[in-house]
Amino acid sequence: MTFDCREYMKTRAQLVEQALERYLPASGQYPDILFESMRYSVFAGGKRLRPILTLAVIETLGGDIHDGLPVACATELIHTYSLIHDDLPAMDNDDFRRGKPTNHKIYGDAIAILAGDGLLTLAFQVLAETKMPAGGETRLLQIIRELAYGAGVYGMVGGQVADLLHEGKKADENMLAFIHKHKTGALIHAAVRMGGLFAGATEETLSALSRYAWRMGLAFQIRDDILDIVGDTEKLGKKVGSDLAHDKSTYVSLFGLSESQQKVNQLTDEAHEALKTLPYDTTILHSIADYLMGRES
Ligand SMILES: CC(C)=CCC/C(C)=C/COP(=O)(O)OP(=O)(O)O
Ligand SMILES: C=C(C)CCOP(=O)(O)OP(=O)(O)O
Repeated sequence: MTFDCREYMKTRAQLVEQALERYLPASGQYPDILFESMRYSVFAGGKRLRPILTLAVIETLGGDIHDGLPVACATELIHTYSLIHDDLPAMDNDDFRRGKPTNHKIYGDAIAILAGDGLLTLAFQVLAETKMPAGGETRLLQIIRELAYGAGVYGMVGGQVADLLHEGKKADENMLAFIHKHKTGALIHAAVRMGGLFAGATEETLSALSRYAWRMGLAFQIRDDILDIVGDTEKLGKKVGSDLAHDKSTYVSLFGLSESQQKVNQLTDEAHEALKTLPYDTTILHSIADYLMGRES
């Protein structure tokens, strides 16, 4: 029987959803607006790609996905914070995300900033409370470092700043690769490696997972640039044409649609190649790469 990637992603997203429900503070406590605003964006309906990747790696390496849920959800909390902040008037000034008005449109800029701060901090709290597999307790520190590195100034935050610095300016291919790898790739890279670390991967396995993840991260953002031109607002849950409106350099603006998709396909082939070096059945990770290459949302 062939592997049904859509079904796999759906069931894993449900697991993630239930776990996030446990980790997010309930509304109905003071200051309620903060918890309501955090929950509003987390439960607005993202794809849950990053936690699914973490769980897929854990499963591939023979680990327990239920125990790994805190590690998986930490990146989703950080990703959601980054979207809230990215949508603010001081950044992309977007008013539609995950099929709903953006956080600041409902709660105002100040609460949106603080809800993002709350999610970022909660991610590390959830991680610090992870019950690691017996004998693997010391790896938790490596997992925490991996997330801090991918989400912070050497990763996502640095990439976002480079992105902002190039609004209205033409970035060349190298700069664009820097922006995409940091802004988007670094958190995807962290999600994959955190799964590996949780499941006790060897250095060799971690380095193959890194090669896979970097390519997936870059391909994911290039596909995002393509969808910003040819995508459907309803399916995407966010307005298309945002890159053009902000005069952002993207792969599409540099190379056109068809060459950009070729680049996505080439990166996906390279991600598949990286998996071949692993001594595991990598069907799930292989299929997720295929699915993302042609995603519509
Ligand atoms: C520290 C911060 C705020 C990081 C934001 C990182 C990020 C990947 C934003 C979305 O990118 P995008 O603007 O290309 O995507 P979208 O089209 O979804 O807005
Ligand atoms: C990094 C980018 C391109 C922002 C959107 O990420 P996703 O496409 O993963 O957004 P959600 O499904 O989580 O909303």
